Amino acid sequence: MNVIVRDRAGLSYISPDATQPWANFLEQIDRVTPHLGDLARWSDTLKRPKRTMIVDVPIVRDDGTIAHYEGYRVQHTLSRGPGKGGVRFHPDVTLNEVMGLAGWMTIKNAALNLPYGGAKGGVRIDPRHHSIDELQRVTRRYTSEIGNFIGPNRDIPAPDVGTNEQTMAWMMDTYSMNVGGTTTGVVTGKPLSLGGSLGRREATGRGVFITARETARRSGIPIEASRVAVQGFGNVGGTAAAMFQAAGAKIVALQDDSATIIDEAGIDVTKALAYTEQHSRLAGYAPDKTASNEEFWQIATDFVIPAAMEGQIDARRAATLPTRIVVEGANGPTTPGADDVLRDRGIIVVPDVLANAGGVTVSYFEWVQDFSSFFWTEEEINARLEQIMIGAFDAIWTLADDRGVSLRTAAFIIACQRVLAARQRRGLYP
Ligand SMILES: NC(=O)C1=CN([C@@H]2O[C@H](COP(=O)(O)OP(=O)(O)OC[C@H]3O[C@@H](n4cnc5c(N)ncnc54)[C@H](O)[C@@H]3O)[C@@H](O)[C@H]2O)C=CC1
Ligand SMILES: O=C(O)CCC(=O)C(=O)O
Repeated sequence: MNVIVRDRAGLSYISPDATQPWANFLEQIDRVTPHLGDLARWSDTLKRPKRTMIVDVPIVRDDGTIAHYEGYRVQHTLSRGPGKGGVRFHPDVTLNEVMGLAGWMTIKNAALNLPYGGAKGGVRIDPRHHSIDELQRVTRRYTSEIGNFIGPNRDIPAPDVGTNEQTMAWMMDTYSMNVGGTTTGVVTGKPLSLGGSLGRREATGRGVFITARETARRSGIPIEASRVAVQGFGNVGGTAAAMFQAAGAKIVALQDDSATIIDEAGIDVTKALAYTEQHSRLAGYAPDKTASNEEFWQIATDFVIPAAMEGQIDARRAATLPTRIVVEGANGPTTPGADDVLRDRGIIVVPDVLANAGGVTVSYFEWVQDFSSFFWTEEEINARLEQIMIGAFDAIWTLADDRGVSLRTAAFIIACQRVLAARQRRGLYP
């Protein structure tokens, strides 16, 4: 049941679970505030999303019945540019979750110095239980409902869990029909035939691998022959696993929402990807290697890549997680309490707002290409992605070293300073 609650910032919102992503985001803001100097007086800005929309998304189902779904779009900040962030289709999506995810987009975009605020959207629906026609109707209705608030200069959605290039094509088409002209720059992550960018599909997983490689280099842990566990085998986890394997690592554990596979000899990621492409889930792949959910967190590794949902590494799992480096492909997979435990144990956490920023970085490239109607080669895209990610990585790593703080706190310091300096410069009127 949905209940109206009031959080620590005194903000009311509707959620069946008042404890999760938004609360964790607020805690992260509290942790960074003492590091912000004079800008700290503006930090409440980050605790109050600028715009929060809840929309009803009704459709006629294939059997003629009428169904309603709850949709959300949260624009957390718009101080540094238009909102930017994905749209999630998942049965557990809540306003609380979308608020947290939008907050993390503010931090991520600023940490990478992309000219955006932060936003996120979602529809509380299980896409696996709907036909392609029903999903098209949901997507089009949702887009129309939030239509006045998005646009190439206002807020630019993109794919996230449960959405893909096709969803973005429908969003672009619906928005374009409503404004009376093709507007490719309203969403990113589109198909190539509609102004999409080469490299966007793989960009998030590629960025995860780039930050893992940079961390490994500085920590003296070779990726070649390292042991890796990947949770989530979709867009992000699938690409990251393939890149680790191509670099000579051994993927010893894979988990999605249907199964956990553990193989000490190494899982063949190419075969597992081909299997999930056909069956849309891991269940049934290598039945003799399946394990329980909890065993995934108990296998000894060098790298753990959470690339599924929030809150997967809590303080309890952190206390025993047998690894050396956690690279957050997912948004918000590690709770603040778990961060402390991992730090005490000397385990490096490469935070989501850096590790998974490859996706929004190539989304930025897509948006720029759409504006100029001039498209870059894949080599150009990947070279620019490397350059931006390594630049952000270096700045965050150096600050963490200088101040003796975690990589997450360092990323938040850099990002919050940029956002709040922009907020201060713009001023408040009157
Ligand atoms: N797609 C993108 O470009 C970006 C995605 N992310 C984040 O990466 C994460 C994954 O996103 P995508 O790969 O795009 O989604 P996806 O929908 O392609 O894949 C999600 C995967 O997670 C698995 N999963 C879901 N719940 C699970 C659970 N409780 N335990 C284990 N596995 C579970 C699913 O079975 C699936 O394999 C999310 O946190 C998302 O916000 C972050 C930046 C960009
Ligand atoms: O590509 C984008 O605009 C946003 C991707 C996203 O939702 C994320 O980074 O979490």
